[in-house]
Amino acid sequence: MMTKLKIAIQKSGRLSDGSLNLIRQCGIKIPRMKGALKAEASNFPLEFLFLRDDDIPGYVQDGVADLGIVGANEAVEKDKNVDTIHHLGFSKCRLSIAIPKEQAYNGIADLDGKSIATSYPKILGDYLKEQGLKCEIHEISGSVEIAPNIGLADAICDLVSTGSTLMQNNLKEVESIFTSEALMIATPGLDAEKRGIIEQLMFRINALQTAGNNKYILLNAPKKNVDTILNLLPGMRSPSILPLANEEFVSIHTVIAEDDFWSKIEELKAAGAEGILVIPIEKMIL
Ligand SMILES: Nc1ncnc2c1ncn2[C@@H]1O[C@H](COP(=O)(O)OP(=O)(O)OP(=O)(O)O)[C@@H](O)[C@H]1O
Ligand SMILES: O=P(O)(O)OC[C@H]1O[C@H](OP(=O)(O)OP(=O)(O)O)[C@H](O)[C@@H]1O
Ligand SMILES: [Mg+2]
Repeated sequence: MMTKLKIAIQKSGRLSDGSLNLIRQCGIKIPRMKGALKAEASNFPLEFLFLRDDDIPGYVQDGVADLGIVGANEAVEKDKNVDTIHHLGFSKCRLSIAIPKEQAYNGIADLDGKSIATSYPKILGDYLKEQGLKCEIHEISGSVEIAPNIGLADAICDLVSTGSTLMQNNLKEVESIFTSEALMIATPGLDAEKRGIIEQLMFRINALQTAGNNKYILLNAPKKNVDTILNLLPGMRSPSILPLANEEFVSIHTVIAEDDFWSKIEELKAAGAEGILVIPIEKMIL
């Protein structure tokens, strides 16, 4: 029987769409029946287990799943023996300590002796120890932001992204203690065949991520300024330069990091670049 890799992804929640989109953008088809907790890709040796995210590090450690997509917060909190093989760049958030909005805050020492509600007792405990603070940690599994409003704790430590949940609950963020994004984790010591399948999957994921960070750019430039413009555009290898009907101009095509593009745009315009088109790249293999 052909070896298949089992990958654990969150059944439903903040990681689900990103995980499924990533797999689909890799060209892998997931025929998912509503309510089914297992599925098999029809065109790649991959089997999916749809789980609660809290359980994923443990299942990956034990080899129930070979791979898993989970937030760094959960991977570190659960402290299981798994290999982090890739940072996936979605579900970005931070773990922060927050206190009631109206309370004064002059620094971390203000937290000493306070009670803090959280679903992340390990990460918070390690942080408090590092800071030399003694706090009482109340572990709760969800709706953490309600804790100060019902007298359960003085402060909270929970995930923050836009900050709107804190605002709605009359809290303010005072310390950010951990930054998180989705990670691809794997069981340590997988056999060569499974590692081979992971390599194929990672090849596709890398092609997507490289493409996402780069843009294809086309612009028209006065021939006399081509050297100046090429100096501003570090291409993948070398930009293409195509003639135009107007012989005083050429068309330049190249691939450039999106960040570079924004930092160079004014200089490009000053060098006479016009008709600038920036086009997304779907996949990019270097
Ligand atoms: N507001 C957010 N913005 C971005 N990423 C987030 C946000 N909240 C959580 N995450 C990330 O997504 C992961 C899953 O969050 P979610 O709220 O869906 O978890 P959950 O309620 O524990 O789900 P489950 O039912 O699977 O246990 C978190 O561990 C974190 O890595
Ligand atoms: O800063 P924000 O953008 O408001 O996001 C932060 C909120 O998002 C997460 O909860 P989620 O909405 O996933 O609900 P949950 O409590 O059911 O996990 C997290 O636990 C925070 O409560
Ligand atoms: Mg969970």
